[in-house]
Order: sequence, then structure tokens, then C-alpha cells
Amino acid sequence: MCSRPSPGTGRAGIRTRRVWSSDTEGGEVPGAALTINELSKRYGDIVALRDMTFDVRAGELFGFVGSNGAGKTTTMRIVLGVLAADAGEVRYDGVPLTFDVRRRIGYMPEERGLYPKMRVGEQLEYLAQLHGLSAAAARTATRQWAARLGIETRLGDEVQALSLGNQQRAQLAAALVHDPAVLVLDEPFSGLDPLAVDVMSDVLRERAAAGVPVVFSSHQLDLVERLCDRVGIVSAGSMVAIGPVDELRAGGASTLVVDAPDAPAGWADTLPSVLSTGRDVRGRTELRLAAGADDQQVLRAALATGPVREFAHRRPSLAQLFREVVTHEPPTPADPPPPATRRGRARWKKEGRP
Ligand SMILES: Nc1ncnc2c1ncn2[C@@H]1O[C@H](COP(=O)(O)OP(=O)(O)OP(=O)(O)O)[C@@H](O)[C@H]1O
Repeated sequence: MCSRPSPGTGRAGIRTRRVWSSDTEGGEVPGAALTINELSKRYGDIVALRDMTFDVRAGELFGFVGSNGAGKTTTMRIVLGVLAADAGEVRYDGVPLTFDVRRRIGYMPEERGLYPKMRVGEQLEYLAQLHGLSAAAARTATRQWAARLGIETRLGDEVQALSLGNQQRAQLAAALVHDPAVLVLDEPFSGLDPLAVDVMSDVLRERAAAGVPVVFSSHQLDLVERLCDRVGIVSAGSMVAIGPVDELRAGGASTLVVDAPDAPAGWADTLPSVLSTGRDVRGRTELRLAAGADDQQVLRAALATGPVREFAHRRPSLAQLFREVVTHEPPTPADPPPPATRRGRARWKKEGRP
């Protein structure tokens, strides 16, 4: 169930800064949730994360989306423990992550991490053993995942000899080969051909169905919309909207599409509560209405011009919603300027800004 936007709601019905969250009702799924709680992180003067908070439930496929530089990779690196947060924590099953739990995370880094000169099979076996599998189990898992991902004939090749798409399949195999309890994937779909996208999607769905919390970042919003149980939209280091795609779309500003073939140009321009008008490729009028507008008044005006063949509200796509949320996110207050003296600046860097 989605918690309704409350007062303070932005134009699209999407809460800004304070997160609009929703709960999915459903049956018990084995496994445990990954909780990201109020992470903050700076790189020198750059604030990468501000109170980043969300959870990825057991058995859930969670799409982590945001503009370039919004803080997705930083969040994922902190989950993995390759980067330390300045504040906040990450929990699995309610408990702060330990080294042992981190070993059970399958990770696909954005910069990819396989050794280019090592053979694919050797590398997968090595990584599986690093994560605790015996040599025999590592070999079996390597063969199984290579076959599942369509690279079984490339196990004897060096990684650098593979095409980029096949390197990515090998990278996914590396994330999966130790049967992880959590999957964290940074842009796993970038650069894949449609068949590889299907394979990747199927595998992620399967892992989620087995109870694994799966979080992945992507700029391919149509894919995220199709695939994910829930989506989180990040802006300037914070989560600004979160929920099942349908519920987020239902909260976004809708467009009214009117097909009135005999209507003269500009017929709706002066109607009260019409914010903007346009035409789609099929010549239909598209109207954006103010919140609480009376669409029946628009219908009467359309009928006054002649026949009305279509009159429908169209919900925004995830891509439109994303633009709306990110564009209308108020800028965070400007940080105070650095102190004027060198000593002051040195203390400021060491201790952090006020
Ligand atoms: N090592 C670093 N040193 C300094 N600044 C960094 C470093 N890594 C990231 N940043 C900055 O932190 C912010 C968040 O970056 P991050 O890579 O987490 O974003 P992202 O959402 O993953 O972006 P993209 O979609 O482009 O991959 C950006 O302003 C980025 O420039």
C-alpha cells in the first residue's frame, strides 16, 4: 500500500526531500532485507550522500535510479565496504554488516573488476573460493553459471579476449558464482544487446524469487519500469521518491489527451486550470491540468467544437516521472563558503563543515 502524499507534496504529487515510501503487501519470502540507513558521505568538499535511506526487501528487485553523480555508486560501494560512510549504517537482517555477511554479497562494480589477463574460468573459480566455496564447489558453480549466461565456451579465454557484452556476462557470473545472499549491481545492463538484457533480467528475477534482495542501478528507465518491484529515485545524494512504479506513476501529474478532430488550434488555451497545451504526433491535444481541476469542463469545451473521439488521462512513464522529480527537487541549501584563512580551511577539511 502506498502512503499518500501529504501536505508539502510537490507538483507531481511526489514528495521532495522527505521520501514518499510505499509498502508492498505480499506473502513471506525467505531471506532477509538489506537496510541502508541515513548514509552520509563527502569527498572533500563534494557532498555525495545526505542521509541516504531505503531498504531492499527479501525477494525484491529494486531499481536504483538517479542522474549522473546522484550518489548511486557511492551508496553501493559503502554497502560493499570498499568505501566507509561518514555517518549512517548498512544492515542485513537488522544487523550491521560484518565481514562475513559482506562476503555473501554478490557485487558488480561499475568499473568492472575482472583481471583482463586471467582466464575466465580460473577467475570465476578463484572468486568463488575467495567467498568461501571449496575448490570442487567453485568449479561446479563456475560451469553452471557460465552455461546459464552463455559463456561456457569462453572459460579458457582471457577476459580481455571477450567482447564487452561477454565480459559483462562474465562479470555477472562473478557476482553470482558464490550463491550470494544479497545482490548489488552497478549498471549491469549498460552496453548489453537485447538477448543479453533478457538473460540478465531472467537471472535477476530468479535470484529475487529465491528470496535474495537485489538492487541494481540503471539509466535505462524503460527496463527498470518493466523489471522492478520497487524503484528509488535519487537526487543530490538523497532518496526523493520510492515505491512500486505503478504507485509512483499514479502520484505523478497526469496528462489529459483529447482527440477532437474539428477543434480549432488553441481551443483549450484559455480554459481555467489548464496549465499547458500541446499536440501529440497523432494530432491529439495534450493538456496538463492544475491539481483539482474539473476535467468535465474541458470535456464540455471539447464537445462544443465537434465530435470527441478520445478523452483520457495518461499517467507519466517512469522517465517522465524521473524528470519531474529531479527537475522539481529544490536545490539543497548552499554550503557556507570556506573559511578565509589557511588554518581555518585546514580545520574545516579535517573536522567537516558545520
Ligand atoms: N573518488 C571520488 N572523489 C571525489 N568525488 C567523487 C568520487 N567519487 C564520486 N565522487 C562524486 O560524488 C558524487 C556522487 O558520485 P557517484 O559516482 O556516487 O554518482 P552516481 O549516481 O553513481 O553517478 P553515475 O550515474 O554517473 O554513475 C558526484 O558528485 C561525484 O563527482
